[in-house]
Amino acid sequence: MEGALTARDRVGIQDFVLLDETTEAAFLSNLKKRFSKDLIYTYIGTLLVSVNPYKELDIYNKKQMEVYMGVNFFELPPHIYALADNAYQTMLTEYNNHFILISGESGAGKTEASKKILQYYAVTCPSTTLLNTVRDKMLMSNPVLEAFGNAKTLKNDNSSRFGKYMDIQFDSQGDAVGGHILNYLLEKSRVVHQNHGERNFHIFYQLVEGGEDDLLHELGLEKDAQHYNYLTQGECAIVSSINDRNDWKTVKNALQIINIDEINTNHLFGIVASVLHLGNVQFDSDSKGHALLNNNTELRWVSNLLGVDAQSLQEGLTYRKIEARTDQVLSPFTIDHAIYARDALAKAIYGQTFTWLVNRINESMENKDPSRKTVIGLLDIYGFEVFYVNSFEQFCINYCNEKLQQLFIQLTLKAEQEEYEAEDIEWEPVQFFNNKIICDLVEERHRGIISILDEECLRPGDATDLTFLERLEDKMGNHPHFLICQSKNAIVRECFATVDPDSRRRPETVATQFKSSLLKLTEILMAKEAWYIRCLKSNESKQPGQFDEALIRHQVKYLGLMEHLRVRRAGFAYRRKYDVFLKRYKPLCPATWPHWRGVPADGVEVLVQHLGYLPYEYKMGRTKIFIRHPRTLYATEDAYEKCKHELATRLQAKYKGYRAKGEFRKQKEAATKIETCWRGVQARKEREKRAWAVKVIKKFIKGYMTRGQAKCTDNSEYLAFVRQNYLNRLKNTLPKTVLDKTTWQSPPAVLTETSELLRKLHYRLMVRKYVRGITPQRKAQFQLKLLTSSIFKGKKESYPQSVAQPFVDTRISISVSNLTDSIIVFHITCEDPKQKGDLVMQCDHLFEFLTKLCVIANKQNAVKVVQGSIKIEIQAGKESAVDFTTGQEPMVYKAKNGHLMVWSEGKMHKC
Ligand SMILES: Nc1ncnc2c1ncn2[C@@H]1O[C@H](COP(=O)(O)OP(=O)(O)OP(=O)(O)O)[C@@H](O)[C@H]1O
Repeated sequence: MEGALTARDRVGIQDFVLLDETTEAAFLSNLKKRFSKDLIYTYIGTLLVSVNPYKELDIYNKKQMEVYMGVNFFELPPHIYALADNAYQTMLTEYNNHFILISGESGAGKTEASKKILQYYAVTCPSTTLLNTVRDKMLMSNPVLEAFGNAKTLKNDNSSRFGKYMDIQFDSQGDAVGGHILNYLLEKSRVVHQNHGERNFHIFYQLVEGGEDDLLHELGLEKDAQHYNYLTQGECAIVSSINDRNDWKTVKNALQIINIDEINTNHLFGIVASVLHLGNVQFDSDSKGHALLNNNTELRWVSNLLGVDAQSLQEGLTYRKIEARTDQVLSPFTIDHAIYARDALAKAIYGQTFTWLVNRINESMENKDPSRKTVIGLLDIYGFEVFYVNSFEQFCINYCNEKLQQLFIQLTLKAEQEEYEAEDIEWEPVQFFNNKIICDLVEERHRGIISILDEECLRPGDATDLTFLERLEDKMGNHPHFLICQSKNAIVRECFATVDPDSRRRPETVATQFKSSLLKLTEILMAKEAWYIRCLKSNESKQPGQFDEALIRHQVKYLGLMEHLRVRRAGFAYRRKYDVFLKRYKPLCPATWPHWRGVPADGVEVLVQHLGYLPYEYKMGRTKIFIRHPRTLYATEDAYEKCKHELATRLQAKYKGYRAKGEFRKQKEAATKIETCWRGVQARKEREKRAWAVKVIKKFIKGYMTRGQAKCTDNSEYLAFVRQNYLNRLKNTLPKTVLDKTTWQSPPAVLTETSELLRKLHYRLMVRKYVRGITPQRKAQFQLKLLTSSIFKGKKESYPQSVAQPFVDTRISISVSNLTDSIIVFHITCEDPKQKGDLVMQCDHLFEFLTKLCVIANKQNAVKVVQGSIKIEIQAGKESAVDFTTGQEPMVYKAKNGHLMVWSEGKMHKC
């Protein structure tokens, strides 16, 4: 594994544990080699060493974050994301709390590191709209806190002037659901005084430089930092590396996101402005040297902005109120005292406002869901500070660092050695400097610096820096680590400044408060699993690419990195309780899977034998197994991952089968249910249909029975049915010809009359149609027939048979000769051979007869006048002729050829 790691990161060694030698020179050389190639992160085991590059590196983008998500710690080059991810993953798998301690001196990169971790969680943790709001609030708390709590110092243009511990709360899914911030000791003295080259807190400059004209007008401020005493002492109000105007916009937006409403925002800026006005309050003195404050504009602004009575404010700044039993005596201040009171008020106002702000941020990030959360705490605490002149703040800051170093020693070095001893593990003890002695020097009850300070504050009489120093020298002058003699401290002044005016009891001194809060912090941290980031400052001049070896060596030393490395190398990289180890890795050995029935230690022994651990790679302690190198553990972890996948596949298959079965069962049940339902529906329908049918039939029967009655409710439907039915039948069987008198459907009784009407209508219609379709010839025929009828109907018996016989024009024609005879031949067409044929008759009034005949028949061409002979038919198909001739006397006779001979001028004969 180490080989692979070295190959992966070709510049230097990415984990100091893998260095060939553990000298300081080798350590620094490796650090420098990597720094020169912008590899600012290196591990000591799981501790991350970071060197401030003082330039933007392209290693903090989303892509990089994704690369580190869920990847084993040593799988990729060292990165702050790897540590953040590992803490997160461990929290999820072990369901416990963690904290990441980021330490290093001012300007080493702690705040940047904590921001990077927060951003990593913001991007990589699962999110929802709701969670995004929480996430935004967490991210946006930074610019607000930085504006009010950070300032430009000589060491860092954006130095945190307060300690910050932030808990990020996660639910069991790993979603970031809330947060909480604890703040420690804001450097309030900066409000009223800044060293040369330093600035007040950023917010003052942001407001003056970036504030909108209206707002500045309302607050009575000038748009010029030089106008304010509190902003100009460092003589660097404007700094090229800081863009106050842009930062102003960011802060205003951030205030909105963390739910600070407009009213509170206005109050907040009013307070910031009031501090600036306070700084400009100047005092006169009377003849006795007492401070005077008459009709001061700045004071009026302060009273206005803070909403306090101007008179009381004026009294508070120029008089001390002494309470003696029942009386109150006002003792006037000298100018110095008045200035001190003014500054104390400014610091107190600002300090309280900062605490208020942190509380608001906490309210906005609070997660109200009571279910259990795990947390990852981020501790970004000010680093060691040593100035030429060190004040109370430096004392507290350095005490805090000593305390955290103590915690680090306890949790790593000392605990490590003690654990080996407790577990009976052979190893070579590593010498380290235990700074407990320094912590005791500061905090020990009755004997420590803080206790002496408290006593000094309570002692009657005037307490001054000098009297305190005398006490200290008296009590601990011989202590090997008494370090404080150079301090022109503001401790006493600071303590008295916090006296609560309404309380007769003296409050705890700030130092004691700070000590208590540090003890609480230590308790919070002790209950969690620790991860460390040690930030190193690469150079004092904030230059990119500069590796100041002496400066870095110094930091490596006081941060105890070499000792940590030696402990890591001498010791074992990993240890776990037998039962925990066995529980995790038991699937890797058939003898331990799925259950090991014996003692866990024996199970672990069997397991590691099966895995082929070599004797020097591990040690069995009393309750834990100790594994020397990370590679052994990672090989095991890799095997576990593989096996887990196989197991997962098997489980998945089983689960899928189970799910499929379940699904099938469900479907079957559903099908049965649907079927039952469907059947029910069908049966119901069937029942309804039958009920309906019964009703209909009943109605039908009733209707049938009452069909003869007048229409009533009982028979109305039946009658309608009958009517409908009859009309339908009738429609389909209507007579097709007028002559068809038989086909008409006989109607039900109720429709007799209707039927008759319809019948008549129908026949009339047919007749009309028939008449319209009749030809003129046929019409003439009918007229003839009509005539025949009028003549013969009822008179002549054979008439009816004649009706069907159509009259034809060709059946009768008349012929006469051209001679003088009076013979008329009627040609009559006849098919019956038994019937007589044409009629030959003699008529004396031939002309009259035939003419009248023609008139009657309206046929003038009906008579043919023939010469010689007229052909006749004696019978059907039997022809003969009438031959005409002239003779002396008219005669008619049958000639020998069978023809009828007619001589003109003779007597007429009947044939
Ligand atoms: N990882 C980094 N990449 C680039 N620049 C960085 C990085 N870390 C720190 N810096 C630079 O160093 C400056 C100081 O860093 P930072 O404010 O984090 O220091 P600090 O340790 O928190 O100091 P203090 O204790 O004074 O608050 C930053 O403003 C930034 O310019």
